[in-house]
Amino acid sequence: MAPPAAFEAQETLPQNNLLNSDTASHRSKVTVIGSGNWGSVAAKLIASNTLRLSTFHDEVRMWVYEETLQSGEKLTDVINQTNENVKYLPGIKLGKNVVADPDLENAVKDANMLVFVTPHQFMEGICIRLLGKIRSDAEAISLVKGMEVKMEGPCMISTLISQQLGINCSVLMGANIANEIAVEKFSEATVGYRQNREVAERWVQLFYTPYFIVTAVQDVEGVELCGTLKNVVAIAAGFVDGLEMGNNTKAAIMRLGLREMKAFSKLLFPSVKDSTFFESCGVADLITTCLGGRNRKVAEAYAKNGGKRSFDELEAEMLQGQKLQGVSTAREVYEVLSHRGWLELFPLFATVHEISSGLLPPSAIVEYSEKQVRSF
Ligand SMILES: NC(=O)C1=CN([C@@H]2O[C@H](COP(=O)(O)OP(=O)(O)OC[C@H]3O[C@@H](n4cnc5c(N)ncnc54)[C@H](O)[C@@H]3O)[C@@H](O)[C@H]2O)C=CC1
Ligand SMILES: O=C(CO)COP(=O)(O)O
Repeated sequence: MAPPAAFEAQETLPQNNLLNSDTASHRSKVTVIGSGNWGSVAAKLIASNTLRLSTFHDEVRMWVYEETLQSGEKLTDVINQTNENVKYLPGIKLGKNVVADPDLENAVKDANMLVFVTPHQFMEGICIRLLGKIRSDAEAISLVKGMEVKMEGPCMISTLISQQLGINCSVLMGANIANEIAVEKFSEATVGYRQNREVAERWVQLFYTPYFIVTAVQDVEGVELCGTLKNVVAIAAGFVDGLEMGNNTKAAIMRLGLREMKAFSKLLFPSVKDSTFFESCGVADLITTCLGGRNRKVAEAYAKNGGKRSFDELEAEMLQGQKLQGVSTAREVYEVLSHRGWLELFPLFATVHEISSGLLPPSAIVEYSEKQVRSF
């Protein structure tokens, strides 16, 4: 299916062969580090392109955090036998050129294009394990929505990857509910790159399909903070749903949330561009996650239960191994706000953490919304 012309973003890049290499030895080798719901869909998108484009090796390695299924079989073996990630993306063929590999070191050893896509809480451990194991000419891209908070302050995942592994790292974020892209429903995404436009073009080429339109912007921090912070707003949207406050209230939460996302991003990184918030990674991802994401869904259940069942318990029961990012991100953001004396500047972010950690009841989101909406 060709993309509707109206959806073609200004900066959409052509799909010609940009690497100018036709010898197998110069073809880029791609490894996907992560195999959850989005990780598996990312592998499927990439695998369709590596087969089609001569600048890439056909094979896509996918590192799998190994686990034993209820049947007693290893997840990796089942993926390689059936070409399906039966636990995290059942019913979808990944492409015969996707090879699942439970050995992290082996999975990355030949790759010069590393795609990181695991829940953010595992990234630091993964980077430590990768130290000295990757190619020196490797380029990375992070699809991970989240951040780490260190003694020195917040550290975005792309920075963690760059600093720990000594490689350049771009990001890809967007309104990308994985299950919809898995069945090839149309969506858009944004690549954030640092300096080198050619590098961005190579990533766009790797991900772009007629149903997955990728645009590149030179704003790594802006793109990554959008993807990270919208998960906190989605938790608030879930509370609103659980308390049956209606669509107008949810829209008000989304508007106030977007304003805090922008203010927080610009305080941390003055270089962040206003225009980034209007890309897929910004307002579009905020909307889709507040309507249809996992953070929203579990937060709705939390509020319905009056905060009596913990997020951990609900996550395990409702997501069966998939992970929420919004609750831990709210905690990480709260740490930054407390440390910098910014709590009063970001009442929505602060309230989300106070509710999700049990300090306030879910109904506190009602008081928060009313107070905020009246004060503007
Ligand atoms: N699922 C979605 O619709 C989207 C997800 N994302 C982001 O992509 C990132 C990855 O999410 P998903 O692929 O959806 O994962 P997921 O939440 O579906 O799955 C969890 C993954 O974590 C792995 N895991 C469990 N324990 C681990 C450990 N100790 N070390 C390493 N891995 C471990 C599991 O094997 C599984 O692959 C997150 O930051 C998420 O916010 C971004 C866009 C869309
Ligand atoms: O990031 C996402 C959509 O772009 C997915 O959000 P959830 O993790 O809330 O499902």
